[in-house]
Amino acid sequence: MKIKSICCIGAGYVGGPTMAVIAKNNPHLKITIVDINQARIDAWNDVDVSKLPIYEPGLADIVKETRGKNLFFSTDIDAAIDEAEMIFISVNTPTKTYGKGKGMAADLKYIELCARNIANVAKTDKIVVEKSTLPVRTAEAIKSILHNTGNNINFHILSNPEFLAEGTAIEDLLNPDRVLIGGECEEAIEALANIYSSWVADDRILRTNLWSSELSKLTANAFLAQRISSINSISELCELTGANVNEVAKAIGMDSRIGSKFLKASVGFGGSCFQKDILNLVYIARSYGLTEVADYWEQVIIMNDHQKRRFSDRLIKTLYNTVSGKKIALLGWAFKKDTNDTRESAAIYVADHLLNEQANISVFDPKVPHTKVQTDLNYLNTRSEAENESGAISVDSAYEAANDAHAIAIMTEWDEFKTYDWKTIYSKMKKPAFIFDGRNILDKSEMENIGFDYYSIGQ
Ligand SMILES: NC(=O)C1=CN([C@@H]2O[C@H](COP(=O)(O)OP(=O)(O)OC[C@H]3O[C@@H](n4cnc5c(N)ncnc54)[C@H](O)[C@@H]3O)[C@@H](O)[C@H]2O)C=CC1
Ligand SMILES: O=C(O)[C@H]1O[C@H](OP(=O)(O)OP(=O)(O)OC[C@H]2O[C@@H](n3ccc(=O)[nH]c3=O)[C@H](O)[C@@H]2O)[C@H](O)[C@@H](O)[C@@H]1O
Repeated sequence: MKIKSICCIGAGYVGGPTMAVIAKNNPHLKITIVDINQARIDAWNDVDVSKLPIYEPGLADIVKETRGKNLFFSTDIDAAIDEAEMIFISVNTPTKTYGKGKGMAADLKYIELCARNIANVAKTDKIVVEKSTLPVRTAEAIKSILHNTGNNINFHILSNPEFLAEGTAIEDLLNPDRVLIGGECEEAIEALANIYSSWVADDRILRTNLWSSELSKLTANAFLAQRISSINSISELCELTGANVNEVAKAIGMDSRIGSKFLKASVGFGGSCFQKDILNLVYIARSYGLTEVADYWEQVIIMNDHQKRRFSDRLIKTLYNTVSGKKIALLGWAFKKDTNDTRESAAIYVADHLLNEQANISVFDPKVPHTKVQTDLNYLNTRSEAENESGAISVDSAYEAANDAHAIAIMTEWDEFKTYDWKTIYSKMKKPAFIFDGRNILDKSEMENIGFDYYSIGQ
């Protein structure tokens, strides 16, 4: 089966970049990305590609190359479903904020809406691809909705989880470690494999059953996050014993069985997925009665929360046990460098702790819009919007943020932070001038020579 027309529901961080790369490598395919969010679709269609809703290195060039030729963005969801032979579901699957499983389970209401929409609109057979990250056995629910609502149409469900990381999405999509396709119908699996094979070697396209594919995605994120919590746990021990976490990470990472990646101690991992996917894994394990399994993975989250809290506590303690009325500059608000995404960023939680202690927060991030700082703090519901507004501001440069600040906290590992004129920054700050480097990106002795009181993670 050779697919000619694809629809992707959800024009987000996954749908946008993934479909752009598929379009680039399959000029014969017509791809329409649809979304209920008109503003987002308008931004994807903006002639000025610097206004795309997502910042990812390399993305704008690919969109420029393919948009209007074989890649289209639209809010006409029904028309795109009707036309497509293959439909990717790439909508958000956040943690539930209500009812059973609140705070743990994945909220599948958007997935279900997509399935019902497909069932209502489809007049011809469709391959439905789960691109979103989903709890194991979700395909069963999708299948049931499609088969019971559709008008005798054949639906084949595939699981094709996405492993891209933000900030390197295009690179990850162009050179994936593997592409995973789970399914029951060989013809459908091969139809999807065929699309990827235009740029991915066949030995990197893995075929499994549906449930292995769904569970592999949650497991991959759990393992990755576990490594960060593991090294972060050791960072605390380093701070008390004179060991240096960078040296420990290097020493263990050179063991080829352990490997060197994902061992950077930090203020804690953020991003929309690690926490949500592990909570979901924990919830699934508990729902099968697997208490020990659930407790084991929950510890990864507990450790991460501890690391964020520990960072702000240390800052407060070092500033003579009070930050009340003191200006603290936060450099970085995104959850990692090279993205404008702030979801679950450690910076939000650190700012929240500091605001509880009546600090005045001044944030600078090279890619995050000013308004996002308020939106993110308001979302936590810790205090009134007016209080957030008076306690935290977002400014245009690191130099402005540092002006008259008692301390700088580095929250994101943006490369430009390393190239700043730190002597000038020092001269603008209150003395003693403190740096809390939540990403270990600055050189300790260089900072101390300038005059800073420099604190990093695990040293
Ligand atoms: N962000 C990432 O780096 C990665 C995310 N994932 C997974 O991919 C999925 C999507 O994540 P993101 O792209 O980050 O989310 P996102 O929030 O950026 O995008 C999802 C989009 O779906 C749209 N949407 C929701 N319901 C809809 C409906 N019924 N019809 C049409 N559009 C609808 C929303 O308006 C939104 O624009 C999630 O399950 C996530 O866990 C997987 C790998 C990487
Ligand atoms: O399912 C997803 O959403 C994606 O989640 C992560 O990707 P992402 O969250 O975009 O970014 P990562 O590079 O994994 O970083 C996550 C967080 O961990 C932090 N991190 C990462 C690595 C490290 O060594 N130390 C560390 O603190 C980062 O700063 C960031 O806050 C996974 O890496 C992707 O494979 C996966 O597809």
